[in-house]
Amino acid sequence: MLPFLKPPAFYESFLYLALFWIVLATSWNLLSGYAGYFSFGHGAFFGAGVYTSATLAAKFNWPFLWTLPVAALVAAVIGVAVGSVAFRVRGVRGELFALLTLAVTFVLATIIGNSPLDGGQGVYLNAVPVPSLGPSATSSLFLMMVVAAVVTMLVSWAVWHSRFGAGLFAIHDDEDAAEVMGVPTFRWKLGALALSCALAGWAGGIHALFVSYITTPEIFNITVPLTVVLMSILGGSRHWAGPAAGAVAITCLLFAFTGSQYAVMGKGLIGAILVAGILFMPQGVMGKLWRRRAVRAPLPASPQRGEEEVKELPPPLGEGGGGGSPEAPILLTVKGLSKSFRGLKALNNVTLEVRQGEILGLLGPNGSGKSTFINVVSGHFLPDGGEVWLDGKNIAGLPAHRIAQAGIARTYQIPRPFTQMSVLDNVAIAAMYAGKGLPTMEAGRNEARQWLAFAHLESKADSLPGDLNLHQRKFLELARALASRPRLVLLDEVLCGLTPTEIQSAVQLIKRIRDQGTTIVFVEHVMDAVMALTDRIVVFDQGLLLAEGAPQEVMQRPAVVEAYLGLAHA
Ligand SMILES: Nc1ncnc2c1ncn2[C@@H]1O[C@H](COP(=O)(O)OP(=O)(O)OP(=O)(O)O)[C@@H](O)[C@H]1O
Repeated sequence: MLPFLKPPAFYESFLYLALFWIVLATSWNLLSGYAGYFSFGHGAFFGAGVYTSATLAAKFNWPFLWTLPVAALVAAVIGVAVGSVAFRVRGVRGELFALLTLAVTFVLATIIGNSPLDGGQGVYLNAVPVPSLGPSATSSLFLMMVVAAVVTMLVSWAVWHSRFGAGLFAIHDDEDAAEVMGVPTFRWKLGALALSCALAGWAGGIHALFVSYITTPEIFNITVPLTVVLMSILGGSRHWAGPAAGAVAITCLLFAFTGSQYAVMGKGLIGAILVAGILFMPQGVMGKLWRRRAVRAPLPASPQRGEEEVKELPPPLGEGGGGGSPEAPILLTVKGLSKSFRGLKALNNVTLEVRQGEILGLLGPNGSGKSTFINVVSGHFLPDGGEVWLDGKNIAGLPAHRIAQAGIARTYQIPRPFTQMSVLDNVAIAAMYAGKGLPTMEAGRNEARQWLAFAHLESKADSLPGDLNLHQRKFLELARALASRPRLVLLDEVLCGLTPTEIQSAVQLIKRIRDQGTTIVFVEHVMDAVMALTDRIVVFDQGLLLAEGAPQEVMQRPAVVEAYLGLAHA
């Protein structure tokens, strides 16, 4: 309303700048804060918007407002083009991604600077009429940026609260585990990048008219990415409003000091405030406030249930039946599966079947290929050869999230929770993305509560995984694996590191999982548990399937004894 109350052009310009930085910092945060892909390329996407609007308005005489959606589109297309290459390469994460995006800024600046778009002369927009949205030109520019900032904040809020946002946070904490939980990581990162670029491009378009003369060194410089990074970190990059808070704080600080006679001292003071903020509040202002509120007011509706109630939970998972009987139908068929690491055959032409409802023990000495089997079947590693049939479909080589959606869940030998998400949300991710998948956060959390109760972790729903002991973290892995109601669960040494009492309770839990109708492949070294739980075992040695059959009988075969204890004992 400011422009209509008085003609305060000064405040309009100042607030314009605050809003401008809110859009840039908040849009940057959609990919870099939420999904943890630090980009130094925001200047490129913003710059693409600046030059698109400037060219269309100044050289092709388009009405200015029409240029803005095109500016957003061009920036998004450039972002998607960069992302579809960068996100395909596993190694391009962290600092490599930051450097790659920075390089894009310089490449784009060079191309534009040497093309007719700029030609090294810059582009003047003095002759472009400012759309008359308010009583003056500055007020119209201010109002355009108000709209962009409101939309950007709404997008940030909506993503933060959505299933999509939860998927991005999971990618941030552990991308490989997120993919295995069913999150389509490639598409999600690309979606976040496209949104982020479109919003930056939109702001760039408006800014072209605001500055009215643009040059490539001014637009494509390191200031934009550095400033948005600082703003987001100071405000809190894991909160939807964090970057906006940082943008307002830094714009006010810059304004308060640069105009006065203490300008140099002021800049030093801003630097000191930033250093102190980052040192003492690494999660940012909003991150700190939000966490404190979350601790004071736990997530809603986590009723305490007793043992009796837990026993009724939850509804059946899989087809059940069979219970490991030889007549039970085959659920999974593995044919000639192979995987090598630099010449070392970790899996060598393995062929086996898993029957519906059984607990199949997967045994073998250290390094025999058990974890590799789980990693290949769950899609964590691509196989070198062979087939994995589930429901008449060969799933070998499919992306891990497609395998999770097909009904195969797994745990990790060393638990890999999403460290900055609550225990409840850790489980909700699997409920929302793996198996059939639930459409909303609320449905995911409701389902997750059942599985936390099943694993006796309900009272820990609001904690962070770092607050759990090893035993509880292993049970969290189980709850996550079950929350998607999988048809087959691959358990990788869930008992490793537990005390005898904890092993007892884990064994009971695994029995209850099977009673729910889920088929289990159980990798374990704890022999008592293997004998107590498994219907059948297979033994691996040096990547080869050595033996297969009833547990007692197989463990007495000389070849198996030799593999475990050496020739002298066979
Ligand atoms: N990512 C990897 N890169 C290189 N080599 C690997 C990788 N993963 C496994 N290996 C190698 O493959 C072989 C099989 O390893 P794997 O972890 O599957 O064995 P395991 O039977 O699960 O052993 P353990 O019981 O100790 O967990 C080992 O020689 C291991 O060093």
